[in-house]
Amino acid sequence: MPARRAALRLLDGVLRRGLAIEAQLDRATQGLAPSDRGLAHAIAAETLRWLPDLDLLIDSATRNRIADDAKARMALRIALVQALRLGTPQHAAIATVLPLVEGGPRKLVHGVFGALMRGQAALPDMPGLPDLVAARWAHQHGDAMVEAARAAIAQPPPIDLSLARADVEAPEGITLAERHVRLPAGASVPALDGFAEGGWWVQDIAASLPARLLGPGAGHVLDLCAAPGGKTLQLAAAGWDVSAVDSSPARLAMLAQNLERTGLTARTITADLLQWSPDAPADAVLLDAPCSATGIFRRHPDVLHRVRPAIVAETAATQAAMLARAADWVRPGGRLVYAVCSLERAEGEEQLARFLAARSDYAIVPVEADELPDGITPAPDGTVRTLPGMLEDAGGLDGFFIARMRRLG
Ligand SMILES: C[S@@+](CC[C@H](N)C(=O)[O-])C[C@H]1O[C@@H](n2cnc3c(N)ncnc32)[C@H](O)[C@@H]1O
Repeated sequence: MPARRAALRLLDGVLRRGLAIEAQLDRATQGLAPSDRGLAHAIAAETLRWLPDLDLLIDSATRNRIADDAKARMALRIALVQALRLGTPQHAAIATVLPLVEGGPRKLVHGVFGALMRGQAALPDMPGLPDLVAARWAHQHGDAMVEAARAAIAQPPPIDLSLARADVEAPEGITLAERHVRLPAGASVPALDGFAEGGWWVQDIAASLPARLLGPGAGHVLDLCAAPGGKTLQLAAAGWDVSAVDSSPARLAMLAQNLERTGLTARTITADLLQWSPDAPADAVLLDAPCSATGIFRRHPDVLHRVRPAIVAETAATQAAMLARAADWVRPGGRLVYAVCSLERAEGEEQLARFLAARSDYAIVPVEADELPDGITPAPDGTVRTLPGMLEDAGGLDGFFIARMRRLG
């Protein structure tokens, strides 16, 4: 029961207040045992993955449509997702949500759930995307990408590991790039071979590309928006002298823990990039800018429901301001990599076009096909756009946009 109440709070936060699940998790699950906390998270995330289809089922069983934000609809969504996706027995699925609603709506929830179960209600093989998201992504990337995104939501994503060196002790899996291992979904990470030794860390293969594109260490790199540090670890392992900057002390604490576990070293700086400047230009800068995060919808399905065009415009404006500052921190001849885990062109291709139009001292250093894992090809202009549908047979990857540039001079 407490887990279902927490799941309801999480869903309410996403759908009514536009909050990310991660941002509310501590508060919404306060006082819960870790297992209940995990269950609340799993129920909320799976509900968000299947929300349009759950709502279609609910609407098919009611004469008068239940309002989108009614508790009765929320309770039904939670009961249905448990019964149809999470393997909860029907009686437990309904018994645990009924206390969430009172009076007449409780009867309604009971009746609708019972009718759907008696009618052998089922979800489709692949979830539908919210209409606005499907239209936006089809417009930007085509219908095939939307279908691939639907397929990607239906499967739990695999776990990718980045290895500090080719010869570290790592669990067995498939290798799609140098110093990479892919494991099936669901592995318990701290229990895996070599976790304590710190020779590897979890990082989606798409997220590993920006640091790979800077190559082996060649001086001082500013890793901007660095926490929790996946790219910092890669850069340090590749031999760069790394200064990792982030405004979040809590996330930098995670970065410090990651450095400690892996035995890698980097300077950490807590600072707001819109205020801070380095003492001297660096040989390279990696800006992994804050973004809408729509590229990581498989693990964070809340983005499907809370990221609206206004949010994309807001994050794009922040990225433009950061990019303009970061560009002044690269020495002439040095490299700048810009990356976002977003599927929105406003944060990727269009951001880059605006930057290049304003900065005649920068040019793209085209990424070559042999710098990328098989199955990912650079765009014609030499940037990288990873999309649902790529590496599909191997379990897919996150959506990223990456541009590598050189400061002329
Ligand atoms: C995409 S995440 C970075 C992921 C990280 N590069 C990695 O590989 O693990 C974006 C980061 O930007 C940081 N951030 C957001 N606004 C910032 C600002 N104004 N100045 C510095 N860091 C900021 C956030 O705290 C967050 O850690």
